[in-house]
Amino acid sequence: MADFFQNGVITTLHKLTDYPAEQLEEEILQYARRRPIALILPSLYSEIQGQALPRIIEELKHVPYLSEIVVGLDRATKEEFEKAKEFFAQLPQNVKVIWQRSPRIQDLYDLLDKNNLYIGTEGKGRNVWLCMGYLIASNTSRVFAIHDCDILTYNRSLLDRLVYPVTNPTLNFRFAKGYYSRVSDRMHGRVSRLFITPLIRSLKKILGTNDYLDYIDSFRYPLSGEMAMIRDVAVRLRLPTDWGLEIGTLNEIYRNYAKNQICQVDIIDRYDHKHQTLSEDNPNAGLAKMSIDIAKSFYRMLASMGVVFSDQFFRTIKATYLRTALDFLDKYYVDAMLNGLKYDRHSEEKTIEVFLKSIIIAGDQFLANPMELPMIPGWTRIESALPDFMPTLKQVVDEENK
Ligand SMILES: O=C(O)[C@H](O)COP(=O)(O)O
Repeated sequence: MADFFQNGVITTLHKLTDYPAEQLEEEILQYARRRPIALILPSLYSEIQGQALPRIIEELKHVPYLSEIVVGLDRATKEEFEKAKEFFAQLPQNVKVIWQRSPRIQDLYDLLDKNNLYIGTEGKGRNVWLCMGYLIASNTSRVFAIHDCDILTYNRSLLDRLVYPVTNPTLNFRFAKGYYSRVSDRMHGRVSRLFITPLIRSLKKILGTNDYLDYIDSFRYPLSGEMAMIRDVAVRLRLPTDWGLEIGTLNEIYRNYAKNQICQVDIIDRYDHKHQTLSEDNPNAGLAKMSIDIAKSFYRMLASMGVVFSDQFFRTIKATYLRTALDFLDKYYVDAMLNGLKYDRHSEEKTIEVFLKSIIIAGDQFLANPMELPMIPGWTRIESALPDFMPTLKQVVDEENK
């Protein structure tokens, strides 16, 4: 069981008891009359045939308060899209599947491109963004929740806990981020544990007191793909297209909202999902690429706040990170021993070595192209540039789901 300690500058909502899902759902059902709730599921066709998604669907069938579910279907052929619609039709809620590779959706992307509105390439960022656009255009739901489709340990109380803080109208929260323990017979979450926290602590050592670093450091699992927000937050959000999606979203929330409007919620006792390879020899794949994109999103954010970066600065970060990460490794080791978990020091150190390289690669890429802006414009800008875009998107999705 969790403790009730409040760390950091945002509100932490812990999982202190096994409060029955039905009771929380009854409450949410009342609030959802005023704030209807939508769920966005960014999904790959391959996940439909996997282990996790069929179980997620079984659980979602029993969620009583969702007014709509929007599935963003990536990397699917026409035939797979048809099968996906059949698969999701078992849900009792109002479901729409957005076929990202649909020629009509591609035409919409081309239109944005012709108007110099950068929307990036295929991937989770663009997928989530388009699903939000559809929901904004539909104008039914007031709360948007998002969770991944590869959660092997899913149960519906994850969603209940995630939406509660932003659905209860007596609370002031605009954005809730999920967190959880990532432990099986060993500790997982290599990027969060061995990269993000040591890097943030290193930047704090070098830069001193910094409000943004305190904010990011407050999140107990900054890489979680589970979040819920009020519709207006989604309308203003500029989403990154790369692996920095989760951190980029936190950056946007930092820019736009007060700390007392932001919370993190313990959503599930144990979370497991598919694991990516480290990709130690290829910085363009796996956790190596993920860590580079995340480091760049930190650098960009700090640069926007006036921090000046140079080669020397990145070398300093590298040295400080290495020491800090190795200190963390010792802490994790003792924690693992005390709890009877497996702990492979060699592979942990190897992982840190890859992340060490990422700090410099990200620095080089940042210095070579500091203006690189892998951010998709917010929906307010799309609406102002192309007033017909959202109604057309809605029409295309509705027609393709008839
Ligand atoms: O959350 C993370 O840190 C990354 O997704 C890697 O997770 P894993 O180490 O559990 O694969």
